[in-house]
Amino acid sequence: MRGTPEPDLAKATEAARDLLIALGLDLADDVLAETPGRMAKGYAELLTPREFDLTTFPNDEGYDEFVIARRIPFRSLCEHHLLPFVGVAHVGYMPGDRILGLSKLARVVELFACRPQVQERLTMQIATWLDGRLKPKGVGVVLEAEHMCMTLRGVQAAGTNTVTSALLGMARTDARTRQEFFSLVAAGL
Ligand SMILES: Nc1nc2c(ncn2[C@@H]2O[C@H](COP(=O)(O)OP(=O)(O)OP(=O)(O)O)[C@@H](O)[C@H]2O)c(=O)[nH]1
Ligand SMILES: [Zn+2]
Repeated sequence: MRGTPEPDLAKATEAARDLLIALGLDLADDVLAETPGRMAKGYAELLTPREFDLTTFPNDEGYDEFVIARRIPFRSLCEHHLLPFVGVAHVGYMPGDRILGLSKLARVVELFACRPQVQERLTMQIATWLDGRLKPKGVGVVLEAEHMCMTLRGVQAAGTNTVTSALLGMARTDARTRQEFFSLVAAGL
């Protein structure tokens, strides 16, 4: 499962070199000689999710409470500045006919995080993907992240943490289920 086309590292290296020179850096200095190539590889890595198989199992026991993976670490790039935003995701669902391999909850976060993003869209894409693939009874996603474009530059509001959530199915429509999801997430904080 691949979200992005293959990057052209040679072209990206050349462009990184031009960018650094335009920013006033002296690329004749030996310490920066390899930097454009590392920048190209670094951004390519941040924009390329690892491939994975979507492994599901029949829900033979009829498990119908929440399964939640808390504190999944993630990093993405804000689409405005291409600076990182970094945090944790709490991703849960209430199974229907099938349950998902647990690691896939972290894989799907990475799938959508490895592209230019806003936190709101990233949150919704994770929830919508799980809803579409698993047809569960409910889905809940909470993301907490620090945006470097907000904490290291610009307004420089150091330590600010942004929280977003997306709820689908029963987690959205049933007040008690919604409350239970947030309680289970908060219990891990
Ligand atoms: N809603 C949303 N906004 C984001 C996200 N990441 C970054 N931003 C914001 O995108 C906005 C871009 O605003 P601009 O005014 O075009 O950019 P700017 O001049 O660099 O703004 P400042 O950051 O205020 O200096 C900023 O307010 C960022 O904080 C995100 O995930 N969601
Ligand atoms: Zn930004």
